[in-house]
Amino acid sequence: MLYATTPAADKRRIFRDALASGRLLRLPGAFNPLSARLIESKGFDGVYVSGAVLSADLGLPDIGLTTATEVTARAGQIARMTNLPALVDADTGFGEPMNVARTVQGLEDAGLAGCHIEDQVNPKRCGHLDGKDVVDDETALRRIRAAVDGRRDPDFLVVARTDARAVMGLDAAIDRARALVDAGADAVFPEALAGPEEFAAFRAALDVPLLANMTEFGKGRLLTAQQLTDLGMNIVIYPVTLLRLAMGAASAGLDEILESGTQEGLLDRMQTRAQLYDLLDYAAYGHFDEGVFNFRL
Ligand SMILES: C[C@](O)(C(=O)O)[C@H](CC(=O)O)C(=O)O
Ligand SMILES: [Mg+2]
Repeated sequence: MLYATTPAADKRRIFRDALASGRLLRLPGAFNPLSARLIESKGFDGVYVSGAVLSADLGLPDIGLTTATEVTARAGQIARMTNLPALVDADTGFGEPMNVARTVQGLEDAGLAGCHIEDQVNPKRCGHLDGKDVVDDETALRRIRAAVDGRRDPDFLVVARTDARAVMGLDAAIDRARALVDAGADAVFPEALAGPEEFAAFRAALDVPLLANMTEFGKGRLLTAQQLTDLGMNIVIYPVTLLRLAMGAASAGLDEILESGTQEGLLDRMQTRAQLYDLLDYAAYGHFDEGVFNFRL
């Protein structure tokens, strides 16, 4: 109750060990702390904290408007409500290399297991939109070096995301990724790849763990966990899936209330009160003071 019982350092170690196992780790995006609990209860390997979701949650587009403080605070609220390791989208690191180092330290303090830092120019935009641009090699490498040098827990996972595929083509993106690994990245997130052949090309070129982004309505096809496993991917994120599902259901529900004048017909699609209380571990709060009370007796 109240918060995760697994300390952040243990979560990072667990995440590292799971990655080393070679099996595909599945990380749905939690749109709030409660949904992180749902993800954990279903048996997933970790929780993703998406920049797109975080900004959409505030009613903003994903164009680099959110700050390091906002992202760290929200990611920390999510991380502390689950025993699963949480990986957060740190966009471009929120500034110059020194800011990147400070961002990473803030995320460590907030209990995150790792983050990804991308090579887009500031202000960044969603990786599946046209018209994005990437920084030069030196700037991209300095961001990753700063993240790696800045972390105090060597188990904090620094994932280098490259958006170069859509800007410079596949070969240049692979070259960029190799250089990011040489700069110290623990894993690579090749953004907006067109299809399985491109994942295979990344796998053939790199030895570090690879992250696949299965976001809907984007540039690439949605691949199954089995396909991603066969392609040698190590982490898959479903960044905006739960938000899209929740907003889709909320929209349909609002229409139904307007049309029929009651939510009666929606009840079987809702999480029940009992299910919510179970997820919140309500009972534990009721028992919390019992020891004190019994002691007095
Ligand atoms: C992964 C991502 O960076 C995110 O913020 O969740 C987004 C997802 C999306 O907008 O669909 C991205 O791919 O840029
Ligand atoms: Mg993002």
